[in-house]
Parts: sequence; structure tokens; C-alpha cells
Amino acid sequence: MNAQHLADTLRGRLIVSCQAPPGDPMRDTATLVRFARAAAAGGGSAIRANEPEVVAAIVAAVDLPVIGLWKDGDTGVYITPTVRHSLAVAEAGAAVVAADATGRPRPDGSTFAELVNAVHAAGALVMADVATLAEGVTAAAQGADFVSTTLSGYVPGTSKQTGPDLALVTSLAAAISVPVVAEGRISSPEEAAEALARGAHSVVVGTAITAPTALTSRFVGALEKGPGPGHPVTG
Ligand SMILES: CC(=O)N[C@H](C=O)[C@@H](O)[C@H](O)[C@H](O)COP(=O)(O)O
Repeated sequence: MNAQHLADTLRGRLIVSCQAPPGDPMRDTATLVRFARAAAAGGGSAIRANEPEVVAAIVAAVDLPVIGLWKDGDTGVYITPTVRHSLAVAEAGAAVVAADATGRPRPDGSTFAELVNAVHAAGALVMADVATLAEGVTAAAQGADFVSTTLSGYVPGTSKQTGPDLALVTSLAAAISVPVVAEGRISSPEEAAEALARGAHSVVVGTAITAPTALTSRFVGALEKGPGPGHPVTG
């Protein structure tokens, strides 16, 4: 699928990230395929998924484009860190390969521009996962087909807000002509709609849809804290 065709397919729509962290009971290929099938049944426009094996299984089972990545570790550049990782994700059938585009040194010494060229030569598109406006501008100039706010708040030196970085969505949308994807800590349908209103082309939601362990912890934490001052217990 070419970049314009895919952009048309994703415009104004939801992308569901179907991932589970290491050690999580949901980290199982068949389970993640079920999440992806549920996302398709609910009207999602695309799936974001981690690791070649999971990408291939979702591509085979679900009739939606897959944005694939391959996480390796959890520090430094860990989202599709090398050209080798990116080509394995493309080979697994991802329409788009998502990769870190923060400009930090990559473990194989490659540049983001080299990764873009390799993925394009393999017939897939590239989503640049960035943390700042400057990184998004550079990634677009280097040929990224989509720029996503994925890494805002997750790079040392940037502060993590509790909610999504809608200010970054707004500034990227004003600065670049490639589609901007709002991603990271979007926890309600209202926030997703607000991201579109701020100029996002599409919205990725993961945890709020496909992470029962994290969602359970959130409820448990709230119960342990007890009712806030705005919610008096009556009766
Ligand atoms: C920072 C990082 O590694 N983000 C990852 C990228 O693929 C995923 O762990 C997130 O779940 C995804 O970005 C969606 O975000 P949220 O789960 O907040 O809706």
C-alpha cells in the first residue's frame, strides 16, 4: 500500500496497539491476535503490534494494516533499534514499520535515514516514533511516512505528563506535512477526539483498550487511595 493510500485509510480513525509487556499473562501470540480481532470488530482502522512473530500472526488473521515494531530492551533506543530489526518486521508483513526516531545513537551505528531507506526498499512504510517537535521535523525530512508522539515523556530529560502530550500533537501538525499520529497515555474516547481536534491524523490507543493488568492496577490503586474530596461517600 502506498503512503497516500494508507494515509487516506487511517484519516480520523483509531489504531489499536495490541501489545503486552514481558511477564504479562497477555503476552501470548494467540491472545494478542484475539485483541486485534476485537479491535477490528470494534471499528479500529489498523493494529500496532510488537515482534515479527506477532505481526505475522495478526497479518494472517485480521484484514487491517499492521504497524509493526520490534522492541529490544527497555532503555536507550529500544523500539526497532536496528536496520535488522526493521527488515524483520517488514518481512513479517507489516504495512508500516514503527521505529525510534529520537536521534539517539542506535546500537548498530545506523542512522534513522538509513533505516527509512532500507524499509522503503523492502516495500513497507515508516512511522517515526518521536519525543519532541525537532525530532518530528527531522524524521519527516528524512522520509518518514508518519510521525507519532509515541516517545514523548519516555526519553530521559523529557518530563512525563499524566495525560497525552497534546501540545506536541498541535506543534507537529503545524510544522510538518506528513500525517501526525497522537500516541501515548490516551485514556478515554474524549481524549482521542481531542487529539484529532488538535490536528492529529490518527490516534493510537494501547493500554486503555488492551492492557487488563495495567487497567486492574489503576482501579486497585484508586481503591487503596480511597475516595477523593470531590466524591463524598453518602448513605
Ligand atoms: C513508550 C513505548 O514504549 N510505547 C510503546 C510503543 O509501541 C507501547 O508500549 C505503548 O503501549 C503504545 O505506544 C501506546 O501507548 P499507550 O499504551 O499509552 O496507549
